[in-house]
Amino acid sequence: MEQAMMAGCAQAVSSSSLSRGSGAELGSSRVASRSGAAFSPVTVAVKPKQRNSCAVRATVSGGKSSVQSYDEATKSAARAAMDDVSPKSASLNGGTTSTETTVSITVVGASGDLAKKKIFPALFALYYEGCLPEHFTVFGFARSKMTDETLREMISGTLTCRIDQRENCGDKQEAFLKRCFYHAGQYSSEDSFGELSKKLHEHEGDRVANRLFYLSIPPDIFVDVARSSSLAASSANGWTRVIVEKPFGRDSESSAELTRGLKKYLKEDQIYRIDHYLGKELVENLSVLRFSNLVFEPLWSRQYIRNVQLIFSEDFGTEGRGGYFDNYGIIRDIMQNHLLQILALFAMEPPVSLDAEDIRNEKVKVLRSMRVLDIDNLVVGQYKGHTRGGVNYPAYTDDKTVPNNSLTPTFAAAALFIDNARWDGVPFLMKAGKALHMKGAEIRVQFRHVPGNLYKRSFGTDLDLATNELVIRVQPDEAIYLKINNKVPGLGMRLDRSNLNLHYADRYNREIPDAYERLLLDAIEGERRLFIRSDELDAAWALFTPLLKELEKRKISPELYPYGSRGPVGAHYLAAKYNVRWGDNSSEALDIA
Ligand SMILES: NC(=O)C1=CN([C@@H]2O[C@H](COP(=O)(O)OP(=O)(O)OC[C@H]3O[C@@H](n4cnc5c(N)ncnc54)[C@H](OP(=O)(O)O)[C@@H]3O)[C@@H](O)[C@H]2O)C=CC1
Ligand SMILES: O=C1O[C@H](COP(=O)(O)O)[C@@H](O)[C@H](O)[C@H]1O
Repeated sequence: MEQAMMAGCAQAVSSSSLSRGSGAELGSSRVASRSGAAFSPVTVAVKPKQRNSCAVRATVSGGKSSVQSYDEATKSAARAAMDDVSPKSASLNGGTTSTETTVSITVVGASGDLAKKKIFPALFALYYEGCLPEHFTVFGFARSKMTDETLREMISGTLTCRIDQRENCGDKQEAFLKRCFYHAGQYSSEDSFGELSKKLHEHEGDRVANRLFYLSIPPDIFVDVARSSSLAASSANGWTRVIVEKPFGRDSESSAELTRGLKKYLKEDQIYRIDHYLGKELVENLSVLRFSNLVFEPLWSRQYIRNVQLIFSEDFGTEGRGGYFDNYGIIRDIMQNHLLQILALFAMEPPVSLDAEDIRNEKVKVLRSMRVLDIDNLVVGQYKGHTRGGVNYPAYTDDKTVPNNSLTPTFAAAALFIDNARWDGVPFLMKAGKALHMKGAEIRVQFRHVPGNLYKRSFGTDLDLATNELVIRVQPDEAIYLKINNKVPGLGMRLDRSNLNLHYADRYNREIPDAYERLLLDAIEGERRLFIRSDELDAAWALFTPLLKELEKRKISPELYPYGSRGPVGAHYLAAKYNVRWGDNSSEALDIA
């Protein structure tokens, strides 16, 4: 197995050395051969040994710089942030002459589920990899009464070192925890954030102070926190950025209202709307796959692609999150954001560069070219309880925080269309569900049948079985594989299907970073490519809002499916309407990489 060429961050980054890498030498690596059908061993050029430094991890932007160096970012953000500085915070740390920078990361809602599960562990992983600047402080902010010590105890159990690099794990955890602090306060109180600001300033000293606020709180208090933090705790001499968690509203109107509310206190370029699916390794790889391989881009259109499937499934229900979920449902929770974002990345025209705005410009064009969703192209379901093997599986409505008569879909399948020249007539099928038989997320690209095929007879009557299919398995067990037809060795002429398989666990002996690590680091670096711009958000809601309203107005009952099943049968009829079969239902062993 070869060493991975993934960018890691093993060396500490000084506050003045975080700059983008440029012209890198080429190294080489061999693609591992696997038994069965796999790429045969071949030497390929890879991007070189920049892997051990965060300073150059983000060489994504080709010629145009989208990730500024720390110094550049600091200077430009300081200029931008100056406009936003409130008198209160300006008096705290303005007028510095130091060129050293520091980053203060405040997790608002630090006592919550997401903070514990994802944000603190991701921050530690970045620290462990040497990706955080030399000077940084992490603050937790919430109403719960906690001390620095109790916060540290709370998060210490969630910190893990990468399986492949356990060196000094305990020491690093301890060092990280020493840089974590807590401030209890009220979300809508400027005084609370003013006090927090004073504490941040004590740690920042006379350095250029960059401040990142992560709003890991329920959406109804996003604007309160944006107001109080920006008025009372903005940086006076560095940048101030705010990461906003989903949901960004529940329809076009509420989303626009949220955007208006945030923009009263923040400029668009201070707002980082997070969609953590964009931070997943294989979603990041989508553009690389397409735009750096000549074999794919020419095929990427209606001419060769028969349909595209975007599939999300979870093998557990809404356990613990029913209260939130019931107000949103699976369409808002997964389709309108995660799956649609992947679709936009998948289908966009080649961007002018890898610059954030160039990419987001192309994504928004895709969204605006899409046909508004039609209720006839939608199937909704809800899981019901049942008993299997002596185990009782609950129904969605068994959740105490969910009304007994809830019609909220926990499953949905939809057919979407992009009415542009590239994709005219190609169904993009989405399927998302909770409490299904498996957990996974994948993109399946089914190619057209081979015309006038010489081997038609060998394929048998079911041409679909012989269609080429490219599968990008986002999770778990990340892989990219292409199903091809080949001859079974021997004197006869029997055809077989095999996978050309890039299976990450075999190819790379490194753990894949969590999406939140990438996105947090991007926000610190000012890289906005993977965050949602407000016009993208508007376009995404414009697509789904009429459908959601109709669904709710007509009180459409979801088709019930047993917990742990493959979901409602209606999803198959929907696909069949477009002559499509869901690829994930194939019983072929080949799907198991
Ligand atoms: N959890 C997850 O897996 C995911 C969550 N998200 C989003 O991330 C954000 C945070 O999620 P999560 O951590 O699960 O949320 P929580 O419900 O755990 O809330 C986070 C914190 O906010 C405070 N809080 C909770 N309810 C209220 C309220 N009604 N009024 C004021 N403060 C409140 C609590 O802190 P205290 O009482 O101490 O102030 C709580 O610890 C949400 O926007 C969610 O939609 C997105 C994707 C996945
Ligand atoms: O945003 C959300 O995502 C999670 C699934 O995320 P994953 O990274 O674990 O695949 C989902 O469970 C949750 O309902 C949704 O809000």
